[in-house]
Amino acid sequence: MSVALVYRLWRRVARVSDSDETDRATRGALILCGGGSRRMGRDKASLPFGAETMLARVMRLTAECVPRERITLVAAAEQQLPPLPWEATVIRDRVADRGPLPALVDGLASFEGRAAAVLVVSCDAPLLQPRLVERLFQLLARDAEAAVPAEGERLQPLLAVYRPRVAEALQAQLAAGTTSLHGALRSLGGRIVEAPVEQLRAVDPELRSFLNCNTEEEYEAALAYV
Ligand SMILES: Nc1nc2c(ncn2[C@@H]2O[C@H](COP(=O)(O)OP(=O)(O)OP(=O)(O)O)[C@@H](O)[C@H]2O)c(=O)[nH]1
Repeated sequence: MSVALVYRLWRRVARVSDSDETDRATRGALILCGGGSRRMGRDKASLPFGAETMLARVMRLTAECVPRERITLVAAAEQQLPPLPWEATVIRDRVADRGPLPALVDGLASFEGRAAAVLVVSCDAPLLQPRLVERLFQLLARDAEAAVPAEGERLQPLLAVYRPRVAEALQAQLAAGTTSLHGALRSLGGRIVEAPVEQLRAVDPELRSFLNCNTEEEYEAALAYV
């Protein structure tokens, strides 16, 4: 039996589909960390989480699925980042306080021609589960623009996998006056693979990946898992 045949059989047994899999080396990641942290009242990226900061923890967990040199941080122009566990690329927002959509557009554009698929994650999701991230990469079909968790009509665009090329369509939405990331994504229609969160329980039973620490209470609750 040839090596190629054994590999194909292994992929079938492991349920890795030819059209869905994105090889690890061609992946990228964006960690958005430039928000105002108004509900928290202090910079979320710098909050301690166990022995790390929240940002360092999200970087470490992301690096379980994406080569660390391909993890980019998207920060506000003047934001003071905490000490990083390794020297990462940092993109700075060109305009202040415009929310995650422009940050996502600039971040994705930076990967055009360099990555097949890019994970987007918030710095305030310290319970991110690498198995769930792997599943999202697998769900991204070759002709799709993004694989986005969905709870009914509600999308979770800040824990999702995108094609870098989608930056262009999202930029057009921005130019047309759309400010909501959710609205911009909906404009892509059927080119999004929606991943029902209930199905994602298979890889993250309590859906901890989606627990964002926006308030002190949410932060305290997340710390209980450390
Ligand atoms: N680079 C960048 N990231 C952003 C921006 N706005 C939000 N984010 C990030 O997107 C993620 C989700 O942000 P939110 O929790 O909705 O907003 P936030 O500004 O962090 O917090 P609030 O001020 O309490 O709404 C977080 O990781 C933020 O750091 C922005 O303007 N630029």
